[in-house]
Amino acid sequence: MSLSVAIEHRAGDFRLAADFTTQGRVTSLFGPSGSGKTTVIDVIAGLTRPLRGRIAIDDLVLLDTDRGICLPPWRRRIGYVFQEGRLFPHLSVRQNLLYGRFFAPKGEGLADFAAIVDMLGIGHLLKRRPRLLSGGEKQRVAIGRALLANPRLLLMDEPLSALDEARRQDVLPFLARIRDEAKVPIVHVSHDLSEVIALADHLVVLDAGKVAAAGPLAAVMARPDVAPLARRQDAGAVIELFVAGHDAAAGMTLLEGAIGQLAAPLRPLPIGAACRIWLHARDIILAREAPHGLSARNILPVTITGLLPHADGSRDVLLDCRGQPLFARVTPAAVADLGLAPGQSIHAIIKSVALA
Ligand SMILES: Nc1ncnc2c1ncn2[C@@H]1O[C@H](COP(=O)(O)OP(=O)(O)OP(=O)(O)O)[C@@H](O)[C@H]1O
Repeated sequence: MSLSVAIEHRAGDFRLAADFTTQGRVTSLFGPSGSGKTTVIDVIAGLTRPLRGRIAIDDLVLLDTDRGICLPPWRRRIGYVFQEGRLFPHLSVRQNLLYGRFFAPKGEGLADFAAIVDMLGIGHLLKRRPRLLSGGEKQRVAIGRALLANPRLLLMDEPLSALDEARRQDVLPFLARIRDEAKVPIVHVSHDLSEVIALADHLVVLDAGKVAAAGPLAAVMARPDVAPLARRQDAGAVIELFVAGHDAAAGMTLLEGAIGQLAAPLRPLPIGAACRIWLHARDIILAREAPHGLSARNILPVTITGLLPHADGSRDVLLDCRGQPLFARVTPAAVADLGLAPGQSIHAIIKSVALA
């Protein structure tokens, strides 16, 4: 699936001019509060009509203001999961789910009720009313209802934001299952970078109503012009690795990727499994000489590519490790003591707890 969006809109003083294309299985719209994320997905869903623009899924044009095309929401076949479930309180979970199926197009084969219920782990809840569900269960039912309508695209607006941290961790694996098992592309809104990194393969970064960057997740996160936006929350780099082996005696799982080998705390993952690590700037220590008396593991030769001041007075050191960008946060005193400067070769020491 290819989704192309080029829209202009105005709401009060807010101006939106967003233009991006994505082929991602999960595309995250990420950006600070008020940057326009919800407005963009409301326009894609057909809930908000923009001043002008064009939206297409593959060859199907949903909106083209130049040609006077604007499909109503029910003809777009787009599922929408809101922040807080929005289930029908007077219907059971089963009835809420079947309500979704009511909107599935006739003659295309129905979405598999049992498979979706199983995928979301809600089989034991089917007879209950929504008021007897936890927040995380409500969100899973809302997602099931959206999937049962057989959508060509699933939109999710901060689906975990109404949940506490423990419930978020409960629901996140179900979202990952949908990504991996349901054949429905997802556009997902979040201002939580850890959620984005867990789910997305494509990223659209919005800032003040404009697209600051768009493309594959790791590539977008590595862009120096995007780093300051992410840095409002947390600086770091996305690293794609795979499980190369386990050293049970040392309590380690060995991960390998373009940057070399890293040793993480032992995890029961199959050899060859892909994994993605979000390496925080604060979890990297810089040293001019390769340190003695430390295990050689997790010490990477890197080159400094830039130094960026951070709002709290510290510096983010931009690093390159065999083409993989990394960030390390250091104090101004450390910059002076180590004589850090662009072009310098140096060692990055990764704390192994950072790889847990
Ligand atoms: N109907 C409206 N009238 C006036 N301003 C509006 C209207 N709808 C949205 N806005 C403004 O448009 C901007 C973008 O809102 P939007 O909800 O799209 O942002 P967001 O990135 O989803 O934010 P958040 O992360 O806080 O949900 C905000 O400044 C908001 O106040």
